[in-house]
Amino acid sequence: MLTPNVTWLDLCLAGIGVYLVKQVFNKNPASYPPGPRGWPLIGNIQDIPHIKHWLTFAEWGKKYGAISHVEVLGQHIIVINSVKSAVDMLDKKGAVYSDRPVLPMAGELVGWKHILALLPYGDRFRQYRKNIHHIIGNRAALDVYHPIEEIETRRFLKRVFSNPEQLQAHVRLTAGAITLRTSYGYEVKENNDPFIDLAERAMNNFSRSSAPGAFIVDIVPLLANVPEWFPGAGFKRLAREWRQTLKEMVDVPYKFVKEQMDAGIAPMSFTSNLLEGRILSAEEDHTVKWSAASLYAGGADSIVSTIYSLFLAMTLFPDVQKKAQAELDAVVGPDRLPSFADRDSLPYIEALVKEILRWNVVGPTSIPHRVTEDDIHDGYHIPKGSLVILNFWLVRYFSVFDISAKSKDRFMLNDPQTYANPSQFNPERFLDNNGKDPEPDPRTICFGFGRRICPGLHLADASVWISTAMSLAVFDISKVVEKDVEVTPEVDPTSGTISHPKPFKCSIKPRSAKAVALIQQDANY
Ligand code: HEM
Repeated sequence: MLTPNVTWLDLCLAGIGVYLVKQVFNKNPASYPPGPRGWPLIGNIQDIPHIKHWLTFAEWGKKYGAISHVEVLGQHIIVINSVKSAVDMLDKKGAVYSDRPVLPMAGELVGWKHILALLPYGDRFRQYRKNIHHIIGNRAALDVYHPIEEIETRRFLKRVFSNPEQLQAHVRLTAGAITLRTSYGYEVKENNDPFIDLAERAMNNFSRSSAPGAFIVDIVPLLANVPEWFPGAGFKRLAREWRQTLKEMVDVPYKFVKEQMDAGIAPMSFTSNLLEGRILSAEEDHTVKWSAASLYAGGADSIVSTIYSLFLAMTLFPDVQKKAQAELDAVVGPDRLPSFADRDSLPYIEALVKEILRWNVVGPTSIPHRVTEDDIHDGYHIPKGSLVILNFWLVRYFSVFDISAKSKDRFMLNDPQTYANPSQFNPERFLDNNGKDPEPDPRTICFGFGRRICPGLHLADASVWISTAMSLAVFDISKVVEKDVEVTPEVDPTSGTISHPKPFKCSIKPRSAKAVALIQQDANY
């Protein structure tokens, strides 16, 4: 997932003026999936929401069914509200449904199209995915990175302990630290880390370069060819500057790993693993370098959103926190911190992690896929070039692992037919309760489907788990009291590709003197 503030839908809408003519002259007789009625020429431009898209898309789902269609200035947009349709289209017809939209300014001119999340579908895409899958593609492969996650999470505890008011900054630094250390074996500095700084600058530039309507070249892509000196071509100079920052974000840590390897002191990492004992062609060098950078670009902000929402949930739901702590006390005890070795013995913590991922939908409308061939799906015409948007927030549940069962027409992440009282925060829904089956695991959905499924899902899952277990082992999280009044944080997730809880206040205190001692232990221990 790429940018915190900008929705992919907005981005894509920004560059579609060129389709106006097509709208008038190229009527296709086949029927599109149902959707709100549009106007001549402009289509459904007025129906497209600018905030909390997922709510409007869910309404379309209820009204029009699993697949709905709108057309904006000639751009076809398909919204999927059903897991069955997501699997049937994105997974089973993956060869046709796995491309990404073209972003003239951010992708083409600045160069973000080399990052996996924007990379066009093809051989290079497959090579990146192969690299990532090889190193962090399953739980077992990730075992070797567990010590890194544990050490970085211990450092997080220390930071929160010494300065709890800066929780959000600590979450951000820790997510960056885990991603940079996994990708490059690089250990971040506590303050003003140059790699974090570079990556944040590049990511900010990405947000700016991909902001909807910010650059004329997104509306008229042909302008990409004008020279820099051309009147009105300031965007080209900006693109050159931002391209340089992106290049540094990708090159500097890569060079760091190579130098460490030459000196024989490189710690194990995604990059050192891929480079070890190999002489790379220029193409291989490109794919290793950019797949490593794709991990930071794709992962850091998603982890931030999830861990920050853990603290929000614990502030709001003290009973859940108490149950989690009771389990930790019983299984781990007060004399050590939990580790990954405890994972199988902590079912409530496992259920809590699932509930966090369900309750805080990190990428409510995911990253659009682009259709590369005309398709007929469920009798509907899906034209080549359509953007496919998955509404994770409310998806009709039709489990990938349960395809033949009669649960076909149930709902998911926020739907009462799949999750009892979906707005209620209740980890117990995932436990075996009095013979009642646990509710479906949200991890089978929230990371996406098909060939673009999140390749960092196991790393994400591990990071969220260890942060949850360690934080609750040592901290009590509660509402702050201001002027004798408890302040209840609002649950109002931001709109954007990555949705974050709005900044909130909470009180974070060590649970006991023993907890303080555990926090203060050497983080490398
Ligand atoms: C809770 C955390 C996370 C969630 C919920 C999440 C979810 C997603 C989703 C929904 C997608 C889009 C899938 C699609 O296009 O169909 C995605 C893509 C991606 N994610 Fe994650 N993600 C998380 C963490 C991570 C982490 C930790 C990493 C890397 C270490 C990562 C790397 C990526 C990359 C590189 C892509 C682009 C894949 C492609 O276009 O082929 N994500 N993620």
